[in-house]
Amino acid sequence: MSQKETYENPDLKKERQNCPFNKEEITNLLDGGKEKTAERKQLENYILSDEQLKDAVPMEYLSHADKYAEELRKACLLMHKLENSPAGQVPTLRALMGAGLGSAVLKEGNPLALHYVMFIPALMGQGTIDQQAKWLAKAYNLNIIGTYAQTELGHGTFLRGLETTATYDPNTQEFVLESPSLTAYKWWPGSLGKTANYAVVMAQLYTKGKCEGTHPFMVQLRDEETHEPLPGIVIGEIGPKLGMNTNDNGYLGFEKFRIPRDQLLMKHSQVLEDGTYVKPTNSKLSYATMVFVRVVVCQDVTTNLRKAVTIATRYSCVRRQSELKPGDREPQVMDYQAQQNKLLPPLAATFAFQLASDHLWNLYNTANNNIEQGDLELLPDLHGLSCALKALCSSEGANFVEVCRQSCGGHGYMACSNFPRIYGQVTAAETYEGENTVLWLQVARYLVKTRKEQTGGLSVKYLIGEEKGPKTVDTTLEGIVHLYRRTAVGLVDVAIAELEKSGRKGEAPHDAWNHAAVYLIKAAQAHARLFVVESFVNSLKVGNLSAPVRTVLSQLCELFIIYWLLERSGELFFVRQFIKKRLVTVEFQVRTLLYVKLLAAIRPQAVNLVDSFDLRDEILASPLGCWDGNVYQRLFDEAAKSPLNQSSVHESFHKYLKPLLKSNL
Ligand SMILES: CCCCCCCCCC/C=C\CCCCCCCCCC(=O)SCCNC(=O)CCNC(=O)[C@H](O)C(C)(C)COP(=O)(O)OP(=O)(O)OC[C@H]1O[C@@H](n2cnc3c(N)ncnc32)[C@H](O)[C@@H]1OP(=O)(O)O
Ligand SMILES: Cc1cc2nc3c(=O)[nH]c(=O)nc-3n(C[C@H](O)[C@H](O)[C@H](O)COP(=O)(O)OP(=O)(O)OC[C@H]3O[C@@H](n4cnc5c(N)ncnc54)[C@H](O)[C@@H]3O)c2cc1C
Repeated sequence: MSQKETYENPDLKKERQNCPFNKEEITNLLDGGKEKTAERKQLENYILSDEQLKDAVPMEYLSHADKYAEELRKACLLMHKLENSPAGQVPTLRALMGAGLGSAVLKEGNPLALHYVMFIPALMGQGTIDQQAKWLAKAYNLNIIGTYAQTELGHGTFLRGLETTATYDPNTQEFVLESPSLTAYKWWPGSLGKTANYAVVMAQLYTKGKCEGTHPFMVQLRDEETHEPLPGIVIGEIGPKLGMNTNDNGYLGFEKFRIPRDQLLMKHSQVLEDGTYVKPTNSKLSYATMVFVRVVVCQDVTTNLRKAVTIATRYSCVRRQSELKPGDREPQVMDYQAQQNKLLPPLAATFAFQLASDHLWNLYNTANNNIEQGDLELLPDLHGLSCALKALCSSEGANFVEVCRQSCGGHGYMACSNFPRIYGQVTAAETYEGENTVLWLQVARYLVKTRKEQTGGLSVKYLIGEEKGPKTVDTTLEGIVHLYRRTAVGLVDVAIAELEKSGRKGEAPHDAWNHAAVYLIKAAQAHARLFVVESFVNSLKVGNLSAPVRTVLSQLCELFIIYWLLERSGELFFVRQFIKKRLVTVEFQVRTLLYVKLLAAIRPQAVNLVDSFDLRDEILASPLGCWDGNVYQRLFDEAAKSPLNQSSVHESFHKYLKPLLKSNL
């Protein structure tokens, strides 16, 4: 491990003895190879050893403005450090933008995140070669800092309803940007509040008197020297949020603000000098930046979940409470089956989500290369899968993080436990980049279409034709995956039946869709879960795993897929043959038995497994999760940092409390 201290909590020490597998093998697997692990470690040493990047006081004690200033200072310093980074600039950027290393330094949120996560990707995906030549180098060199301004006060989900207009004026060959109402103001873009001086702005394009829909425009917002808003730009920060408070989310209004014609990003559609509009091959290509972010969000959530699980698991092996056997020493809380039931499913989920996210990342790269060549065939599958996994990883991830917090009892509620920040970041992903319910309905649309038209991409092939496979209880992993598949098919069929029933009653398709939403969402969720479990099971079939690592990963895989099955057991009722043959009850009993056995089998390896994540203490940033398990001393050390503990009597006593005590009320 990266840091061995002189002290090691005896319980953790015991947990780590006789580990049956090589932890480093799992670390390498998660990093993507031995070299990548070495690279990561080198980078962590480089960044985390810099004294100037350490917090003088915990961020919680700073004001909103001071937090922003402090995180911006460190973000800028980090960018300077990129130049000499041992790992190279792009891998360093990726590591810094991701949830691990980046958030170890920028705990409250990265004011430059949107520049890298959306502004640069939008330029690359939406700009022509000439536009990229003009802006990309400046963006990479941080001569300009950008964000992605799409959401408005009145509309985030329904992009066709955006109100900001960009009207082409052929006389001056300019677009005139306008916010025609209060609800047209951009509201939410990260980095917009105080940091960015440019933005890719999504606005309704009007030319020759006709609206051609939302399009991306490159817009300068602030003076490059003074940082003052340009005339015609109304801009500010939206205030404190549940988390990510130094991402300086902002608002933005346009008052007849003019930009040159060539600042419409014209890779997919153009406006010619005379105002003639040239359509894109697919109108949804302007949504491509969101697809990219949905893919990376799955990875980000997984890294955050790994942190939460590591903190909770180590703490649960240090914490002793209550009585298991009367008269015996208080047990480690991890020895309660109830605690294992809380923590081992999220532990398994970190592997499941990582493998599925890797799969999605590969699909993204292939589809994106094809799109660059003009081949859009993979786009619907990519859209469907990125929506499905973004919604699944963020919603399950947020629930799991909350369970991890609860598993730490009272100490999990401390700000210093780091759970509030981790939760703030993961739950944000349930909303941003497409609110999850809305994304589930997008997935359902794709599933229904595939099932009805009997044609679709690789991820939905199982919906084409009749399903094959055992129709009885089959306790192999393949058997359980088949059960997931049949449930997913069954739910799509039920949703379609609902839609058709409403149709027969004379309902219009949009009403029928709204009235089938509960079924549609269930179908989409079952589809996403099927993809995740299939990815997990299939990845164990291939690869060069040692026998001990394969054993423990197989146990985790089995635990995870049974866990979900039991959680969603009600959905088995949608598989008609199961009801007829009364197999639901049998399924439930057999699986519960197996699940409980797996909890006991994995329990002894819980600490070794989280150790394999190789998350440094600085990254976990929690006294509860440190490698040495010195929990109580570290909690005291954190409390000592409270400003209220810097004097024995606070000045407010004399001002308020003493007069009250003396007032004889
Ligand atoms: C070197 C650089 C390294 C950098 C490394 C970066 C590493 C990063 C790691 C860190 C990661 C994260 C850190 C976190 C930081 C914070 C980031 C916060 C970012 C948040 C930003 C935002 O939130 S931006 C705003 C996002 N907004 C949304 O997502 C809006 C959601 N709404 C929509 O997407 C759409 O409006 C809708 C899809 C819901 C509906 O659109 P519409 O009404 O137009 O469509 P229809 O429903 O009618 O469907 C029509 C058909 O179109 C198809 N469709 C829809 N969308 C798409 C798409 N995107 N692609 C392809 N096809 C699409 C749909 O399927 C329909 O098809 P048919 O059925 O065939 O007709
Ligand atoms: C932390 C954070 C960072 C963000 N960063 C950015 C950014 O950088 N740039 C940017 O442009 N935006 C950003 N956003 C905005 C974000 O993308 C939107 O908030 C998100 O897309 C949801 O849209 P909304 O707020 O309009 O929600 P709404 O659509 O108003 O959702 C409200 C409710 O209505 C439901 N609903 C809406 N439509 C439907 C439907 N068709 N069917 C069923 N139910 C529906 C939703 O499920 C939800 O329950 C950010 C948001 C957050 C929280």
